[in-house]
Amino acid sequence: MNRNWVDKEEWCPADGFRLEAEAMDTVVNDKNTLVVAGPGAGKTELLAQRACFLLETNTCRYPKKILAISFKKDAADNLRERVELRCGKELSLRFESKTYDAFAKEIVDRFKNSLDESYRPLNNYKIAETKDIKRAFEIAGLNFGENQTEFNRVGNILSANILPLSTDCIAEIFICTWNILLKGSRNDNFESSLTFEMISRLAEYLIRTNRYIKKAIEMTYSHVFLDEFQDTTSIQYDLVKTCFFQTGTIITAVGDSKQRIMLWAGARKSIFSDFQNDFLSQKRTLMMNHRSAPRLVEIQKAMYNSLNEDIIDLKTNEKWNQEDGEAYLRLFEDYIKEADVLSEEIDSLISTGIKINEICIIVKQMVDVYSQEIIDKLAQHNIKARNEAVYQDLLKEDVIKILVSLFRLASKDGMPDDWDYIYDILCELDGIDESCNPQIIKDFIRKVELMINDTKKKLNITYEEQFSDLVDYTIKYISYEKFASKFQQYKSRDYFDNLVEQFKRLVWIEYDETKDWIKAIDNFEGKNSIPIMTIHKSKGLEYDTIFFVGLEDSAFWNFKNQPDEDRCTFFVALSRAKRRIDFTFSSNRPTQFSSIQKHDCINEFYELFKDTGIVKKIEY
Ligand SMILES: Nc1ncnc2c1ncn2[C@@H]1O[C@H](COP(=O)(O)OP(=O)(O)OP(=O)(O)O)[C@@H](O)[C@H]1O
Repeated sequence: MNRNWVDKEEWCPADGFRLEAEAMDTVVNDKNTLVVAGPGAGKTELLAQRACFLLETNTCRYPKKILAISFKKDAADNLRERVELRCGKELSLRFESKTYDAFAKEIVDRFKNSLDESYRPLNNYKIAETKDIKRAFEIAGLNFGENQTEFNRVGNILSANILPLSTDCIAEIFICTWNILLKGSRNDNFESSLTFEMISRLAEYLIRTNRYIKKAIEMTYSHVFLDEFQDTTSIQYDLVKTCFFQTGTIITAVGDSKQRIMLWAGARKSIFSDFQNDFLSQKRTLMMNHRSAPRLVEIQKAMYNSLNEDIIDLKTNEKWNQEDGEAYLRLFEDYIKEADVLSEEIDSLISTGIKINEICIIVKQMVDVYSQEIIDKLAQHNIKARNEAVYQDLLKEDVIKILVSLFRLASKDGMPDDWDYIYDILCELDGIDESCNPQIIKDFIRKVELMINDTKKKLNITYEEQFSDLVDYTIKYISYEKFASKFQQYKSRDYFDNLVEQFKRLVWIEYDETKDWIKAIDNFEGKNSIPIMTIHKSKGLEYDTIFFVGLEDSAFWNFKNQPDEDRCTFFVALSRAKRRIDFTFSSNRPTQFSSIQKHDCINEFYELFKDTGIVKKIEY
């Protein structure tokens, strides 16, 4: 590659970002590093800047690549987009950002023929759903009936061991179930179905037993990033360790033990020390909180003790004044009054210029129970709020992003970002690149323009069925097969069709209401509504103002059994706010447990508020 690489000594962070000393050292050094830092410290930004450094200075030597592994697709996409923004499209082609699941699946799909026959998945295996796992156990001779708790307990054992399985370490029934899932059972009309945990175990086994594949991975990736490292499970860590232990690949892991909220899903408690010992990594601690205003950071700091963390002298970003940051605890007799007050507060925030999607309503769980009344009251103020559960994952899907951009282009002229995106992605799907004959590229652009113009003409419609046909037309134009060959997850036609159906239904609802395609698409994307979500879904996100609804015992119903995890969960919610956070309590709220609410079990949060002297208590 002919390129002028930047001198290492001359490199400075992209886009004018200033990094604290420990962050800068992590960006430029070439040692295995564990970065431990609190919320808003800029862990994700640090990874993006490190990618720029490695690529721009050719420290990640061409043609080697950087592999970034995240838990969720949106986190992986965000990081990829940030790197592209910081160091441009060309260099970021050597930055691969994917989820653990995708990484493991790609290894298995590519190299499965090297597995011995007994562990070789069938070519057409599908991703197992809960019902498939239950059914496989049933065929093996274990029926759970309605006992979900027992199924969860037993199900967790299925992939707890590395392969090959033997009766010395695991009961026969699990080996039998593995085999049924792996190979299917023709007699029982059961298709081969693998869980991602099984796929990860297979990938690990493959690499452990085939040094050529291990070498190929090492040769491909000179650097690896591990995001949200505190939530890594043992299965994921085993895979990472087998791939990169005692290789030349350098790992940068970033995480925060105070945000460890996935223990229930198998996060490995000892992950930080295991990594430090196994990879002889150095540890770096960051002292900044770039996100939150100083007074909110004071409240976060007050929690360090109960989170078993040493109190550190956190610094805030210089954009804030020391007196910035507001926090309220609002106590209500009932949830109707709560909804009245919150809708008025939100209305007044918007009237002061805060953007609607800079406000977020967070609940511990069961979004509808805690927020329906507020949604109704907000509607009376002409403010939309919606449960993001349906939308959050849907909007991150590639097929949905493509449809959104196509329909926006068809609805309005001059949308350069959408055009760039559609052009790039359709080129990729069609195998067109700059090496193609210019006439082919010209014809291709013309074809895309015609399709968009055609869609534009057909947008004058009255019935849902017509819209459905139009969406089908665009999918047909691109062709399902191209989607399926580019995006692993769309190999399942049912999965793909289901996404498209959701797009049709949800966009049509918005169009039916607004009779304006641009508004309909914007609404579908959530640009004009307040997002409502659980704490778990809010991880990694940030908003100007957070309304945490229902700081009550029944929301934290398992606090007695898992106080540490629930404290971390509470801390995640607390640390999403940039400038303001409001907590509410309502003595009366019909939940699945009771309508009388208390805060005896979680009273330590109330004590914490009192001790800081920052949280203003208001009784209604
Ligand atoms: N060096 C910096 N200077 C100014 N702003 C920064 C810097 N690093 C990050 N930020 C900003 O601070 C906010 C938090 O950054 P980021 O999301 O990277 O933090 P994080 O440590 O990953 O947070 P969390 O663990 O809470 O999800 C973002 O708005 C980001 O743009």
